[in-house]
Amino acid sequence: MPGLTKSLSFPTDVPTHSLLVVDYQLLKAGNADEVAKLWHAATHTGFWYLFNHGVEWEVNAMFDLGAETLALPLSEKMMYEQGDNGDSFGYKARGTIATDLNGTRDTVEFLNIAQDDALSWPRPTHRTYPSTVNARMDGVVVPFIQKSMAVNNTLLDIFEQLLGLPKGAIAALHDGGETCGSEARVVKTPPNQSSAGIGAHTDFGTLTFLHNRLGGLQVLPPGSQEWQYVKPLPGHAICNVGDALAIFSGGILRSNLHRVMPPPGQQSRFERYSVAFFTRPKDTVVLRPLAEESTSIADAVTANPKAEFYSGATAGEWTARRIRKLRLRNRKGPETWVEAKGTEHQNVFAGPGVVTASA
Ligand SMILES: O=C(O)CCC(=O)C(=O)O
Ligand SMILES: [Fe+2]
Repeated sequence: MPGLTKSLSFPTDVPTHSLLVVDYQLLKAGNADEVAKLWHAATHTGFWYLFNHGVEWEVNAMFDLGAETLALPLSEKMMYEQGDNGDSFGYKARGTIATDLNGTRDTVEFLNIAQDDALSWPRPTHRTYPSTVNARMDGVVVPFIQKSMAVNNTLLDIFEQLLGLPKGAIAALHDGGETCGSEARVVKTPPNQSSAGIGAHTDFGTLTFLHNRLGGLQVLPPGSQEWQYVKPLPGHAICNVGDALAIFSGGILRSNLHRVMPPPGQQSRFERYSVAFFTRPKDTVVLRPLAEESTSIADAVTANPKAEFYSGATAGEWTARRIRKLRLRNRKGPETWVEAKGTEHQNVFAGPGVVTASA
């Protein structure tokens, strides 16, 4: 299937950022060197590769499910559109969100499936999905989500310990019979695009477990003025810290800016798909540093207090605001783009990639 091709090589002449490579099985076994590598990645770039994660079959099946679903007629997909109220779950049509300060339209479409809906299937918690999703809920979506949850929760347990938090402190923000924003996503970029698929952003939630086959994902490394591609490596997930975890940790863990551009070189002639799982806190959890529970977080906040640590927003409100303000139908002017910002807020006028998606 085009776009899902593995043979088209990633060009060697584009700026590329090399991420640390972390072995999930070694992490699970408590290997100290591997844990140190994860910590270094999460506190510096906020991005790393993760291999040996054991979700390969489910990831491939999600690529197939996404291709099949996003090939449905637009009229059918639009029955599941997420709308303009800040809801994340459902279908997002191409051209509905801004990618920059000027309001340039995005080029991607995607489908978000709520963790809550998968786990309560066949009873919907939030909403319903296209027939192609329903048909593979038991065989593909639920196993993908359950295994992705296990991977992210393993990483969160490690962060919890290294942040000096009491056992269960992070799990308590995510589990326990209440709704949450966690979701699976499949993104499709059409071939031969010249503008951003998804503009510069930080992820809204806790941790992202992403799977790429073609290039297109770019990061703005800390302190750099140059956007750099992240090269997809077979079998390797790309993981990153989101805003919620950056805030919980008082900025010790980094939620880094990234964006989706057309795939580099010859790869741009192909349709591009990506598959992601986003862990997000329970909707009612207030996003704030867990300073009373950890002296290292308290010290970090004292040394570097940031306004976005104290927005008072719950996780549900934080995500809804960011989505709502990106939707072009809600746009009033450049300020609406600024209002959509997350933890990169402080640099919103200074960051090279924030004011223009083609920077
Ligand atoms: O498609 C990708 O590689 C990344 C997508 C992304 O950053 C997102 O959906 O938040
Ligand atoms: Fe993202």
